[in-house]
Amino acid sequence: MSQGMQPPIALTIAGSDSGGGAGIQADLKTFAMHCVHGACALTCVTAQNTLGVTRVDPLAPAAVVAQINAVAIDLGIAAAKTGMLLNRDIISAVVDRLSTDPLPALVVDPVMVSRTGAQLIDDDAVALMRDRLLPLATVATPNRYEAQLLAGQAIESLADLIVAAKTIWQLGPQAVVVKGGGLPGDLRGVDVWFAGDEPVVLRTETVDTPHTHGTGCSLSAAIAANLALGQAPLAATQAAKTYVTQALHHSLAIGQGQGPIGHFFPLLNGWLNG
Ligand SMILES: Nc1ncnc2c1ncn2[C@@H]1O[C@H](COP(=O)(O)OP(=O)(O)OP(=O)(O)O)[C@@H](O)[C@H]1O
Ligand SMILES: Cc1ncc(COP(=O)(O)O)c(N)n1
Repeated sequence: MSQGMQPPIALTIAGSDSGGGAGIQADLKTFAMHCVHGACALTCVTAQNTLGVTRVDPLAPAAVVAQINAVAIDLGIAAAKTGMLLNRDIISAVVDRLSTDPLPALVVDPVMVSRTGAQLIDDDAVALMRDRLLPLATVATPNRYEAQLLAGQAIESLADLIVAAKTIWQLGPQAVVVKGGGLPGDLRGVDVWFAGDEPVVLRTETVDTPHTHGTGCSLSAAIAANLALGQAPLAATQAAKTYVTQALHHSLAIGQGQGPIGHFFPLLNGWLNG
């Protein structure tokens, strides 16, 4: 971006991860690395580190909506993403807000189960997420476990990813990417895109690292950033996948558990190091 040009603005509606690896923290880093100005509407505060989540405190639904409104009326949002929405009341308030006055592009990361197995949503909120939020999505990005819940099937193979993507697309999003990070072996780097036409297999190399915390949040944030920059949804998703693969190659071996992916890679050989 040349000097004087203003960046597009992307909004994340998500939870805080005190460890800085996922949630709002991953989203804002991802936006910044795309030269997109990041705004945020916080939904909840998790006490979390590389070992897992120990406590979650929700914000009042009205506080979440007030943050969205504050950004929307002043800054102008080019694209948004939703992450951890936690409970029925917050999902319902966000859906009402986004249905009344839609944003130009919306990535729905239906955060329900993290790859560490932590449940990140109340049981009775899953149906609301499926029935009311997913249909608003330009792109929806369930992981293996979320896709199993949404599609009502087991996912063990590439063929299963394709069937699940088609089933979830029937729920109403314009496009769906089922992420294969939770699958074993070489399928870890394989996602399936479906937008009603031919399914597209998105394949990058599998990065062999235990430090994968934040991949899902960062993928959906990078898709939102690329949409804000004007890319079409499939191109935005392909570029986002490349971003996450690079960040996995530079992941951080910090903490005692699953460290976060590294967002600094675009800077490593740039001006910071001369
Ligand atoms: N080891 C890996 N090598 C290459 N790509 C990977 C690997 N793990 C995950 N990915 C990619 O990262 C993105 C996020 O997928 P993943 O299934 O990990 O989401 P998630 O479960 O929501 O993330 P998280 O682990 O943060 O909860 C996808 O594009 C997936 O293909
Ligand atoms: C606050 C928060 N939001 C989302 C996730 C899941 O993130 P991911 O799927 O990237 O591990 C998380 N662990 N914490």
